[in-house]
Amino acid sequence: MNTAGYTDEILAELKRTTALIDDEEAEKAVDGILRAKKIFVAGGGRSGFMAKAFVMRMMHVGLDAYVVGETVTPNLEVDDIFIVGSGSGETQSLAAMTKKAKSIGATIVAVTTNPESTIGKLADIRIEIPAQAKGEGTSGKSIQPMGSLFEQSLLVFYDAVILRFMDKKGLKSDVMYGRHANLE
Ligand SMILES: O=C([C@H](O)CO)[C@H](O)[C@H](O)COP(=O)(O)O
Repeated sequence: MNTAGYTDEILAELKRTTALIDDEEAEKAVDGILRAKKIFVAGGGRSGFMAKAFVMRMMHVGLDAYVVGETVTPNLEVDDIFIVGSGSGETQSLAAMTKKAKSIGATIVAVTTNPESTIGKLADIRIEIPAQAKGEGTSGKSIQPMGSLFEQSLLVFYDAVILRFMDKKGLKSDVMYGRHANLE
């Protein structure tokens, strides 16, 4: 297959996969963000890149949001929400963080291919993305390697959450540009 063919297949996989996300659970995540005092997003590797993109947009809509692990990230408290994106739901550092977030009493959202994973079971809100996770090998769910389909779906889901938040707050893109970095 040529690159254009692969691009089409990736887009088709993404459409098939994101169509299966449960909208009621997604709405719970949006409402959890609306209620939270601070928002923390965690993810390892490529899932972590998606966390950074999500937090950037949350900053643009005026939320007090942080990427877990950055030096400027403050402490998690009971009124906060902890969102963890993990395809496998078993990444050790993320499982340890999720346990800590649970002990603090923060609301936990897990975005994962496996709601029955260690991270999934600890969550209050479980967003299942039925993609191939990194350790699954050739599952038949994707032509792409490793967790690529999950990681792409994660970004699309995070962007959809931002749009839903903008709907609820009546926010427009031009207001968000007012908060865009001007030292770049
Ligand atoms: O970077 C990753 C890897 O390249 C898989 O495609 C993963 O996102 C990283 O290893 C974290 O794994 P998960 O917690 O299972 O998402």
